[in-house]
Amino acid sequence: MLSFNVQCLLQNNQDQFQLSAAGEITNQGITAIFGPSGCGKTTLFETFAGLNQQATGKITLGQQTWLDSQKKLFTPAYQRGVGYVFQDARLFPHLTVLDNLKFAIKRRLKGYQQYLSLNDAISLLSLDSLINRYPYELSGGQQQRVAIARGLLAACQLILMDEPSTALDRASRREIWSNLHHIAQQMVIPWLVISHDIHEVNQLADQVILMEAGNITANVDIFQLSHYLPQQRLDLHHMVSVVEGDLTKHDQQHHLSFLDLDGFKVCLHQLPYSPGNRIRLEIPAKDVSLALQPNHNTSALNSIPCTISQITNIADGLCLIELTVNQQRILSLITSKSCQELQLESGKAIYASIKSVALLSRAIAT
Ligand SMILES: Nc1ncnc2c1ncn2[C@@H]1O[C@H](COP(=O)(O)OP(=O)(O)OP(=O)(O)O)[C@@H](O)[C@H]1O
Repeated sequence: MLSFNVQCLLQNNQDQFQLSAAGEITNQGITAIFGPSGCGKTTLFETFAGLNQQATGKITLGQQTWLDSQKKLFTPAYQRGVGYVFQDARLFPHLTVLDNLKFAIKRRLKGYQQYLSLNDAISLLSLDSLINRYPYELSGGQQQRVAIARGLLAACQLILMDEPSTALDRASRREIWSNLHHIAQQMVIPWLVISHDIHEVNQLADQVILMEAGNITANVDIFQLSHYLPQQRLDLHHMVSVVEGDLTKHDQQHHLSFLDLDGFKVCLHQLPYSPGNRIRLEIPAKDVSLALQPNHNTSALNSIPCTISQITNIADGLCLIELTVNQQRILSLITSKSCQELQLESGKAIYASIKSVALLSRAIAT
């Protein structure tokens, strides 16, 4: 567990910035830090990594104290066992990919079990064909994959990734998110990822810290995140429900996959995973329409019987409807006019209709 209560005042000629953040990060899964540009995410990371000498307060990791400014205690960066993946790859230009990776291994702290093996890092980040190249011979996305591997190889106590997938194309992002989920199950240490991309947060994180103007405003489970988004005044495209379940079967003839989402079933365009895999699925609220009867004569393949649990007016003319089906929640974004015409109210039984193509590129194996 990483526990922190830190403050830091950064000043330049024009203005100043105050970081004041406290919280706890468990050793389980991946925690995303999400917030607008300039809210202090990188400053917080630098404070955790021991790269911010101006920070005061306290940071502990398990039994170790990394910062206690009252006792004038500060553990230097090289003794913290942190794997830090920077926004820009920062590879050593004079070393090959393999030597960049070996450099991280050479600098490891002794006496820890948590390290990822070199072979696993190479295969999970698909670096086999690149290991003898120099950084200038790599694309931006390839450099970023090497930087992620190097950060993971260095880490034994804490992983910090600052926007790890911005340089990657859509297909590589999805593959890497899925692999990072698997690595996080092996490396049971606090793991933090900064992201501006709600899609990345939804696909990758188990826990989410929301930040604004140097402060932490919420620390929530990913499945509860949508509850907090209206208060955060975020873009309507961020209104998404995140659910998890099992891939049960494929229909090869129609190129469809079927998910059992712990309470309701959904079918979507064929996924590149085998039945039995655990799948995380994002369902965009704007793609969930509501009907009083089950859908028969429409192209939407999914018609899910639900109960309305909450209706929130989130903007002029728009309502966010929270639906429950068994223990799961689905969000639907509709107009206030539709809400009135269907006479929607809490407790009412309703059918949520979701087009399979609305779920394209929205599912990954975890
Ligand atoms: N060395 C510094 N001196 C003065 N101000 C600084 C310094 N470093 C950062 N800041 C200011 O501190 C604030 C927080 O910066 P920080 O890089 O932590 O934000 P961020 O949330 O990571 O932003 P982004 O998402 O754009 O990377 C910003 O207003 C920035 O201008």
